[in-house]
Formats: sequence, C-alpha cells, structure tokens
Amino acid sequence: MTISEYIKKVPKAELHLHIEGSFEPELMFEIAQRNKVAIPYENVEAVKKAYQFGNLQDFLDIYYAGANVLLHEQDFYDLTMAYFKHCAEENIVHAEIMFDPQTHTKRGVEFSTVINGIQRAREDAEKNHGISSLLIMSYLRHLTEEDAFETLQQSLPYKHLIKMVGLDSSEKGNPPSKFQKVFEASVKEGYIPVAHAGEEGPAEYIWEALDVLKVARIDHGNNCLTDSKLVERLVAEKMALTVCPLSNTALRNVDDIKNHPVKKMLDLGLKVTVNSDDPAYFRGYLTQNYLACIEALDLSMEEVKLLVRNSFEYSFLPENVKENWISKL
Ligand SMILES: Nc1ncnc2[nH]cnc12
Ligand SMILES: [Zn+2]
Repeated sequence: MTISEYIKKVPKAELHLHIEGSFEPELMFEIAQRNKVAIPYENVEAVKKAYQFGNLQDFLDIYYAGANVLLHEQDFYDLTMAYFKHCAEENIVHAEIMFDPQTHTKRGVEFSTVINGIQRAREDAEKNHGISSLLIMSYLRHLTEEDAFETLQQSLPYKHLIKMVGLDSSEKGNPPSKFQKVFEASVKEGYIPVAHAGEEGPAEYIWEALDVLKVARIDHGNNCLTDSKLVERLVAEKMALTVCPLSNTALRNVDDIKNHPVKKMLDLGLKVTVNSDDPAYFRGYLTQNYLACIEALDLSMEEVKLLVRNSFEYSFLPENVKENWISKL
C-alpha cells in the first residue's frame, strides 16, 4: 500500500477544527436564502474567489462575516453535520471541535441555539456513523476577558456537553495572559484548557499559554521553533501541538508547503498532530493536509504513522478508547 493510500484509509482523529471554519460556500448560500440574510457575494464562485488571505486578520474578517447567516438551531445542526459527513468519507473516527459562542451571541443568537444544534449533530454522527467527538468552547481573544467570563457563565447549564476551553481569533496584541482569570475559573468548572499560541504570535505567547493558562495542548505552536529552550521544554513535557499545514500556507505563516516545518518538528521530538483548522476556507480537509505534507516533504510511512498515532494519543479520549484505536493502526 502506498503512503497516500494508507492515509486515506486509516482511522484518524482531528484535534483542531473550527466548526465555523467548515462552512462551505454552497451551504452558506443555502442557509442565507432560507434565513433571508443578504451576503455580499453574487454566487458560490464569487465566495471562493474572495478566499485569498494576506494574514490571519484578513481571514478572520471573512470568517466572521460568513457566520452571520447562522441564526437557528437547524443551521448549527446542518453546519456540524456537513463536517461529520466529511469525517465519514475520510475515516475520521474522532473529532475535537472548536466553536466560538461569542461570534453568535454578539449577534443576538442564544448560546442554547448554538450548542443544541451542534449537540444534536454530534449525537447523530455517533449513532449513524460511529464518529465520536468532544467540544472545545473557544473564547475570542480580540474581545475582553469580561466578555469571556460572560460566555463561561452562559455555558454552565451545558457543562456536561463541553470538555475543553480554548482561545482563538486575532493573536498579535492579545497574549494568553489577558485571559488568566477566566481560564482559572474555567478550570475550576472542570474544563480542560487549550489555546492557540505561536501561530502568528511570538514564542513568548507559547510560554504564557503554558505558564499562565496552564494549557494541556497548544493549537499551532509553530513559532516555538524560534526558541530552543521552549522546544526543549515542549519535548520534555510531551506537550502536543495541533499543527495545521494548509492553514499555515493559506494565511502566509509559511510561504510554501515545501517549507512547512512539520517534518522538522517531528525530528526535534515534538508531539505533533496534523489538522485542518478551517477546511472550507483553506481548501483542504484533514486527508488533504496529510497528502500535501506527504508529497511536499516526502514524509516516510513511519512518520505518517506516528502523526496518526499522535492524533489519538494526544486526544482527550479515555485511555482505553485511545489504546483501542492505536491498536488498529
Ligand atoms: N487559524 C485560526 N487562528 C485563530 N483563530 C481562528 N479562528 C478560526 N481559525 C483560526
Ligand atoms: Zn485554529
């Protein structure tokens, strides 16, 4: 079996996926029409053309605009179910999914509307496709900590449905330390902390995510490579990084996939996983991210197997479930 055939068929987990970033233009148009919400594009082709980004903020502006059409529980169900259908096609058997409540509550959509739609899709995906999932409630870092506290409060009736809290949106100028108190409060409520760090921001933000937010996993983390002491620590602590190759090239954090550091990160002993981030915007779901790296970086079968194994090992699945999947690789 070739490496490409292997990665298409093998059971995989995805640990870094924004559900709002899986919003395909076709579904966006369908929901916009259903909800009678105007969108600034004439057709699906025009939307796809607009997906050219110079940096993270360029992308975020378009990503938040796209989410504006999501109003009802059924919209969140359809969005989430569309992602799970991709999972079923690619043999993604477990997904740890981020959602951004503030993107919706800021527009007057209730927290309950968002989570009930997502939850119903999770249940159907488990029942109909055998796909397990966990939810990461992500705070938007361009907003205030007080705002994040409000979101934490709104989440409490649904605590049993949410496993982790995360931190995303505009990184530069919004260091992890801005959210120290709300992360402490979130951990007290039983949520596991993770955070985007070192995507566009400096290595210093990764130190803060570790020392101040006490995260159990780093989302992206690429910029650790500028700081050898930090790399040493991440390796020593077996701290997983959820790396997103096609996101990095789409947002110009890496100039060419041929220069992507994922192989180097593996060589250094970092606990790397491969993920899609916002697949509808970056033109590639999980398998495509693996294939791009296999082709451009000439990854070996051993390296690819390690990446897949890491996707289960550094998930937040129960240990026995992890082991069961790993035994099948
Ligand atoms: N790649 C990314 N970085 C930060 N925030 C995000 N929200 C959705 N995708 C993101
Ligand atoms: Zn992300």
